[in-house]
Amino acid sequence: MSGKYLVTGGAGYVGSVVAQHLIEAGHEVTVLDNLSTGFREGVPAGATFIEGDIRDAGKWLDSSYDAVLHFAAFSQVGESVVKPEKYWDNNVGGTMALLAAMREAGVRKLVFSSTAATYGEPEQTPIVESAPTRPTSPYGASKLAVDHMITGEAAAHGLGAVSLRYFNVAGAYGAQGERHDPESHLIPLVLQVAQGRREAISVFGDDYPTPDGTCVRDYIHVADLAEAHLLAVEAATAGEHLICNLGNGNGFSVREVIETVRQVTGHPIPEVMAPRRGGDPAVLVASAATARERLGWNPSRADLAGIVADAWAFAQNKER
Ligand SMILES: NC(=O)c1ccc[n+]([C@@H]2O[C@H](COP(=O)([O-])OP(=O)(O)OC[C@H]3O[C@@H](n4cnc5c(N)ncnc54)[C@H](O)[C@@H]3O)[C@@H](O)[C@H]2O)c1
Ligand SMILES: O=c1ccn([C@@H]2O[C@H](COP(=O)(O)OP(=O)(O)O[C@H]3O[C@H](CO)[C@H](O)[C@H](O)[C@H]3O)[C@@H](O)[C@H]2O)c(=O)[nH]1
Repeated sequence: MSGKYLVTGGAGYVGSVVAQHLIEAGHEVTVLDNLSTGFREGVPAGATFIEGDIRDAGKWLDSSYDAVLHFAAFSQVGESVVKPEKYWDNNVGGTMALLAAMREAGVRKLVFSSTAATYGEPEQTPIVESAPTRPTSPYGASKLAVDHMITGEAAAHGLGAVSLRYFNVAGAYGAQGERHDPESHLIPLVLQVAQGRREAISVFGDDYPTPDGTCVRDYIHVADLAEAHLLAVEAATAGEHLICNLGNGNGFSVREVIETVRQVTGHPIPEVMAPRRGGDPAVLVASAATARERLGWNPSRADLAGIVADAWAFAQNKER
């Protein structure tokens, strides 16, 4: 059945890919984005675009919407350490206003972009949703606060909600890909080296307790992630707040990622050693068993070389 959805942050990386998937599945999509970190041209053709802030969502939301998919947020871990107030204001304050607008308008379903950063340094790998949540950055803390807020909203007011805790999102979907400015994520930065836009990639620490000393992450293709959102909208049940990790369950070190980029691009990719980056856990790998069981999610693009190849194709196109 087709639905009508508000996608906040749909001019950004993940939101634009999910909006594109919703449109391809025959749904009606409105993107609400203030373009603070997103790009107007990222909004998929076929979506209605509103340039506005989530704090003003009440101006546009009404009961004709079946659900809100909420991506709008600031998401730089490092920046959040030096400007925590910016993260509480936008991520927590903005979402409070959005939830109030949804309540007022009678919109009954929410899918929220949560993050592996809510867990902090894990005690056990792979990470399950019942693991302790001890975020190591204000970014992670702001997302955890929103998760708690949503739990209360579901219990008290009957919202049907799913929080998806993404691990490391990567890759591209046709014309939609990653373009943060400034870029801080590993794969697009290494691809900039391959393009000659950067001289070398800095490796942030090689003294972690991992096989090659560099941090290990679980990279998930943005199109697999998008499919989980469509399933989550279907699974959202009144009065329940479901939390699901999204990852492939495979960890790759920073050095393995760089080596994969060498293989995919044929570029030598010089590395320079740099100190550890504050707030980085050594290993973050997901158990996505809940998403598989509760959403029926079945990711099909786990191969790291394939993920990098899609990101590379997008980066090359963007520079043309
Ligand atoms: N990219 C990742 O690896 C990753 C991992 C875990 C979680 N997440 C979460 O997923 C979501 C999307 O991340 P992304 O990488 O696409 O980021 P992004 O910066 O590309 O997209 C965020 C979008 O939200 C918009 N926005 C921000 N504040 C807004 C506001 N107050 N009102 C309206 N629009 C606003 C921005 O303009 C931007 O278009 C975020 O919530 C992020 O925390 C991302
Ligand atoms: O120039 C760089 C950039 C990154 N890294 C390393 O590469 C790994 C991956 O870093 P990213 O910045 O690409 O991703 P993060 O793991 O820091 O962050 C991602 O996962 C987090 C959960 O911990 C949040 O959800 C966040 O939004 C999401 O981007 C980290 O060990 C980082 O230290 C480098 O060595 N050099």
